Order: sequence, then structure tokens, then C-alpha cells
Amino acid sequence: MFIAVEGIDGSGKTTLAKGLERELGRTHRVFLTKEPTNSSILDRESVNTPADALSLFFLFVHDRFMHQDIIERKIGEGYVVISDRYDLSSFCYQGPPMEVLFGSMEATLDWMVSVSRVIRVIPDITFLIDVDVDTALERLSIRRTRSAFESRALLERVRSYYLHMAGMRRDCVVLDGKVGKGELLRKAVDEVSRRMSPGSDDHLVG
Ligand SMILES: Nc1ncnc2c1ncn2[C@@H]1O[C@H](COP(=O)(O)OP(=O)(O)O)[C@@H](O)[C@H]1O
Ligand SMILES: Cc1cn([C@H]2C[C@H](O)[C@@H](COP(=O)(O)OP(=O)(O)O)O2)c(=O)[nH]c1=O
Repeated sequence: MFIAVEGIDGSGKTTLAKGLERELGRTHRVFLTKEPTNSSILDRESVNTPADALSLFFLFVHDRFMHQDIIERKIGEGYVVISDRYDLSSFCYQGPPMEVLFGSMEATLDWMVSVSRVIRVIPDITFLIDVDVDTALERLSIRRTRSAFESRALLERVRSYYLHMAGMRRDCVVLDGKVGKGELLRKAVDEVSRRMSPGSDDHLVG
């Protein structure tokens, strides 16, 4: 099984991904990973022009193109794979600054989804942790640095892209990120348990 955790910066992805690793790790072999795998992609001053977003989109898709082979291998070895961010991050972060090239969110996403067909390993479940931008930024304010992606206006657009994508993708499960960490984790674990077929033991610790 392949689980992705998505949401705006500060939504609680890393907390949930680690919680899932711990809880699912009681009964399954778990491989926790993240994107970008190549964090030098993030060493940029500005990401707001369409040209910046376009080159970033290709860099992130390339990073994922390589990453999917590792994920596929781990799934084949019987692991439950959890990725902190995956393909929705590219659509939802690079989409807003590129929208001017396509005229609408729908047209932008159509193009991105089409380019992203090179990514053949798609999550069984994508948890989208949905929180309002104020809450997310408040949580991030205790962090030392902020990435160039974390401006309020952009995060509002990113959130609306995420909610739109959730309506388009069958693997997407929207979780209310305002609930406490424990409750959020419980809901996610329940959802995973429901999706794992009852008799299946192919992910069990041997
Ligand atoms: N459900 C939650 N309720 C309250 N605070 C949370 C919750 N989940 C995470 N946090 C806190 O918010 C901050 C950002 O969480 P983190 O998991 O790093 O977010 P992300 O990976 O989405 O940027 C951390 O200080 C974390 O302890
Ligand atoms: C994977 C991916 C990440 N990003 C951005 C979103 C985040 O701001 C940043 C990831 O930074 P990271 O330091 O991993 O942060 P966080 O814990 O906040 O998720 O990269 C994209 O814009 N597109 C992508 O495809």
C-alpha cells in the first residue's frame, strides 16, 4: 500500500506521516519517505513568476519520476510506503503561479495532469490535511525559517487547488487538520485499516 500525505505548509503533514509510521509499524513494515527527495530544488530566491513555476514543476516531476522507482520497489518488497508530499504538491504549488499561462485553474490542472502521466506510481490513499491559512501560518511561526512558498496569498491559492484536486481524485481523503494530533492520526489509521482488505497479510511483518 502507498499512502501520500498532503496539505499546505504547517498543516501537520510531517506529524501525521510520523504518527502513521509509528502506528502502522506495529503490524506492518513501513517505509517513510518525502518529497522533494532532492532538496536543492528548494534553493531558490523567488518562485512567483510563471517561468519560475514552470521550471520548478519540471524539476519536481523529474524528482518524482526517479522517486517512484524506489517506492515501487518497496511496495513490491511488502512495505507500506508513506510519502510526506507527492504529486498533488506539484499541481497545487506550481499551478497558481502558472495559471496566467492557461487562463483558469481547470486548464492549468489539465496541462499539469497530462505532463504528470509519466508518474505511473499513484497513491492508494492521499490524505489531504485541510486547515485554514491563518492556523497553518501560526503553527509555522514557531519555526526558524520560512520557505519562499509560504506567503499567505500563495497558500490561499494552494489550498483552493488542493480542495479542487480532492474532488477529482478517488484516492483523496480530506481530513480536518484543526482537530488535535491524536484525533487526526486515529481518523487516518481507521481509513487505512478500512482500505486494507481484511484477509490480506502481504504487508504484515514477517
Ligand atoms: N493536528 C494538529 N494540531 C495542532 N498542532 C499541530 C497538529 N499537527 C501538527 N501540529 C504542529 O504544527 C507544526 C507544524 O506541523 P508539521 O507536521 O511540521 O507540518 P507540515 O509538515 O505540514 O509543515 C508543528 O509544530 C506541529 O507540532
Ligand atoms: C514536492 C513539492 C514540494 N513543493 C514545495 C512545498 C513546500 O513549501 C516545499 C517543501 O518544503 P519542506 O521543507 O519539505 O517542507 P514542509 O515540511 O513545509 O512540507 O516544497 C512544491 O512546491 N512542489 C512540489 O512538487
